[in-house]
Amino acid sequence: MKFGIEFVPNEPVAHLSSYAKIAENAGFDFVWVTDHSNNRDVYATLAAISLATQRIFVGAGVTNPYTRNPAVTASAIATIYEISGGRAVLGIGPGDKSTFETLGISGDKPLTAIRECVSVFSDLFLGKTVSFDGEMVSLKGARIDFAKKMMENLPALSTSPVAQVSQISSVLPNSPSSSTSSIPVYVGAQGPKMLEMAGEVAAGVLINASHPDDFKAALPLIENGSKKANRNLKDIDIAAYTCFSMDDDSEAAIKKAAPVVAFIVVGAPDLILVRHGINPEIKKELAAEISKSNFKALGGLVSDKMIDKFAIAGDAGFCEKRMKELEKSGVTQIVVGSPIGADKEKTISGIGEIIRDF
Ligand SMILES: C[C@H](OP(=O)(O)OC[C@@H](O)[C@@H](O)[C@@H](O)Cn1c2nc(=O)[nH]c(=O)c-2cc2ccc(O)cc21)C(=O)N[C@@H](CCC(=O)N[C@@H](CCC(=O)O)C(=O)O)C(=O)O
Repeated sequence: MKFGIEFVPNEPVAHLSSYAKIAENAGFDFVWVTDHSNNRDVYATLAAISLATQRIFVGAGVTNPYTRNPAVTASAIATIYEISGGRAVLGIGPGDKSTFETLGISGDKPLTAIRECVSVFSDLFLGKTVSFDGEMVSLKGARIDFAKKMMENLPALSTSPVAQVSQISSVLPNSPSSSTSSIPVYVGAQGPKMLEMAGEVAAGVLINASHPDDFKAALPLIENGSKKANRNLKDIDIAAYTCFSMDDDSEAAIKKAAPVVAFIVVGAPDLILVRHGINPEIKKELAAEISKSNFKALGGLVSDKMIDKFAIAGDAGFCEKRMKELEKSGVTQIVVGSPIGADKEKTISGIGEIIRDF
């Protein structure tokens, strides 16, 4: 089992760098930084975290195919690859519709957009000249000039004491992009078609879910996709991108998780709510309170059932039990997502105790 941790850059980057160092020392394998235009820039944050750490992988978790041209995204993550000494990974997903509205971006044809982006990344990472005339992506001889030489000379360029270029293959042994000349691409997905496509094209899938039932439903879809590309499910890192809230006082952990669960419920496809026996109608009420920034009211609208289905929230014993259930359901990476805990530094070290027992 691998362990990741998610940081939302809505607090100073210096704080996130220090949390990342604590997570690295606690035994986490990945740091994922979210990408929303209303927060601090994902790549600047990853650069700072790269310089503050030596071993942990650093990744965009997740960017999208609309706010940056794929060649711009490739240049950004290849730069993080260089700064981190070969520890960069790239997560890409359809993006957040509500944030896109503020940018005047429609976010159309997400499956096509992501498939086309992923199809050009590997050649761009190798420094090749790429032309692509797709429905959602158009490149006419794009090239990341520094990529080829950088990949070849990484040990000399690396900022971390030991360039772990081959490190990615130690955690993703079978993924097509675990070679030293590329950067593993993960897809952030929840919907059935996105999950299937991720199985076909990605080194890993980051699934915004915390309950074993969601992975029991997701794995066959991912496997279908992997078969289309003559791959095997074990070639794919199945990451549970959880809403995680741990506290000695379980009630306090649940209270802290409620607003995050409200956002997840509002963004979740109806089929996922129905799977968990939750009436999709509740989305309207929650969305209304969110639009008024009435976050206090959210707690009252978020039921225990929603907390149970969309979060891992409780004391260390409960959290460890739920993480073991996720492992049994076929998850290969558990990402500890927001809110994490009231005292992040103490909670990250506390989760390290659980990781040690896995
Ligand atoms: C688009 C959507 O896909 P989805 O997988 O449910 O996407 C929901 C979220 O995963 C998506 O909003 C992510 O970007 C959210 N997200 C983040 N979103 C962000 O904006 N920033 C983040 O940092 C972020 C992190 C993150 C981490 C993990 C994760 O799983 C998701 C995360 C969907 O509706 N999919 C359906 C339908 C797809 C569809 O639109 N099909 C059409 C169009 C086909 C075409 O595209 O060509 C058709 O079939 O005709 C499906 O998969 O079946």
